[in-house]
Amino acid sequence: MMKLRHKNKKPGKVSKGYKKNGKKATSKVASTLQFVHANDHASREAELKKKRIEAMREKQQVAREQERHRHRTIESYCQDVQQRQEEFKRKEEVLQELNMFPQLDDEATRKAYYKEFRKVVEYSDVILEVLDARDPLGCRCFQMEEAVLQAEGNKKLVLVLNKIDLVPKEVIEKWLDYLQNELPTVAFKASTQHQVKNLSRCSVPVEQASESLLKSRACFGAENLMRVLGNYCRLGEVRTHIRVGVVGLPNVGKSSLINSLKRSRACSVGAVPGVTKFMQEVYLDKFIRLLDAPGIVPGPNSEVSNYYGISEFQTTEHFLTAVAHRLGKKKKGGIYSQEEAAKAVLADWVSGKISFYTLPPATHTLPTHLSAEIVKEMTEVFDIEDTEQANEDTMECLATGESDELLGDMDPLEMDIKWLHSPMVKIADAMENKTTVYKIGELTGYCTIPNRHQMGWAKRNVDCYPRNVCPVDRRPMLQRIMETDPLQQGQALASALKNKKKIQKRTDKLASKLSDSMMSVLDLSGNADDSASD
Ligand SMILES: Nc1nc2c(ncn2[C@@H]2O[C@H](COP(=O)(O)OP(=O)(O)OP(=O)(O)O)[C@@H](O)[C@H]2O)c(=O)[nH]1
Repeated sequence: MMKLRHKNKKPGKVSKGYKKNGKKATSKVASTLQFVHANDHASREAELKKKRIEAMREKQQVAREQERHRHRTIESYCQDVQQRQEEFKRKEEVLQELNMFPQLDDEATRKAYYKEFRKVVEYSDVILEVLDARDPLGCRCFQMEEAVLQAEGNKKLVLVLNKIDLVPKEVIEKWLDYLQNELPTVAFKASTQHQVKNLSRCSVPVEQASESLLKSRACFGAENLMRVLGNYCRLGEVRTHIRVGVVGLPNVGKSSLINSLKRSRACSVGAVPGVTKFMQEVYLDKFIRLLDAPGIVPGPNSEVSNYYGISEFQTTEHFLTAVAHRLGKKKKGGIYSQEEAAKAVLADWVSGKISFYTLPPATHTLPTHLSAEIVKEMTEVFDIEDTEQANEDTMECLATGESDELLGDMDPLEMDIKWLHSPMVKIADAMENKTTVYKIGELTGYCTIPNRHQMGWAKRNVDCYPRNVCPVDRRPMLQRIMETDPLQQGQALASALKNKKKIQKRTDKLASKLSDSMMSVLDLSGNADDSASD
């Protein structure tokens, strides 16, 4: 053995730590072997234990599955599978539709939109689908309508034909005829004013408003829409509180519509798609709450080439390069920027500069998701015959231009609240805000810096200078308040009271200013007399 052990080693040399007689070395090797052996054993044990646990878990899972199957009938199983399949299909369809829109190319945004949309549908009793009057079918979303009709709670759908100021009257009429075959439809023009409060609303029905009047920044059709919603609130014996979801593609004017109904800037508005990102709730009055939803983004329209004077192009990219060339939109290095051109085209489309609209199809067929029964029910609950009449009246006025006389060339902001203003207030305004020039008899107020909220109005008045303000009695009239929609009477009274207080305050201020100036004039003359006598 010793011979063997030393066979491969140089004679006289031993490994480090080993004594020449080999005693200590032998015992150390033995303990090391024992240690390795124990380690091997422990790891094998652990491995076996792990395997046993895994096998046990698998067995438990199989047993649980078997138990579940035992309790589940074939019918319920099939139902469950079908339900899951339908849900999946619905989600796929909505996502596919959203896929068409370039701005929503990232999955997270699409999912976030879908989630917000489901929330709006879930919480609402009535859904207003806002359509751009220039291309109502192009921005109608059947999947969305289907989802609303399938949702629990017998939700109601109303179409709002917005931006009617951008389309000829005859075309709006045709669209109203067409859409009303399916769902209650209200013609609307949202306020496009920029101020924060007191957004003007014209009470002239849309059908009676002349095209030039519609071009003003005031809102049209709000009363009709409020009446339709009010009819729904009053449907039962007790007047109910309702939540109204406002949905539609981006930039169709959802937020503008809400602001116009609220008459203040409750939601952000912008000519860039995707301004609204999350659901937002706005209290309209005691009975109605509005829910603003984010929209989805349509691709640019190739029909706009005439507007830019581009005669021929092969692809969208060629078109955009030609637009960039026309508009002088260049990137660094002098390359024409397609992105900038695309933004400009979209901005022109949204702001209504591109003249484009579609006509309704000659014949009408009900889409698959709407049955004759649904059409009848929707028509009945909103008392649609009245709405049709109101739409017709608006169109009538639009054609005759009657309302121009009614409103004169006043600023939209002033139109609706003119009866609350007095000439004294205007002079006080002028002196206080330095906005415009007023002349009443011998009195003239000269103003230079326009107030932010009165910019447009002031400009008009300055253009007409010198302008005489007639002393018309425009105190708040109870009769007028009583004639407004009952839903609005509370607000009208509150605002009348507020305005009365404001008028009083301003009149007092003006009176004290006038008396001050008179005193100083008297003072001056007194001094002059004094100096003369000196
Ligand atoms: N001419 C005209 N412009 C309108 C009308 N309604 C809205 N607009 C304009 O259309 C643009 C988009 O309006 P928004 O109210 O922001 O549209 P939105 O649907 O809320 O848009 P997102 O928040 O992006 O979904 C704004 O520039 C509005 O001033 C309208 O009736 N007539």
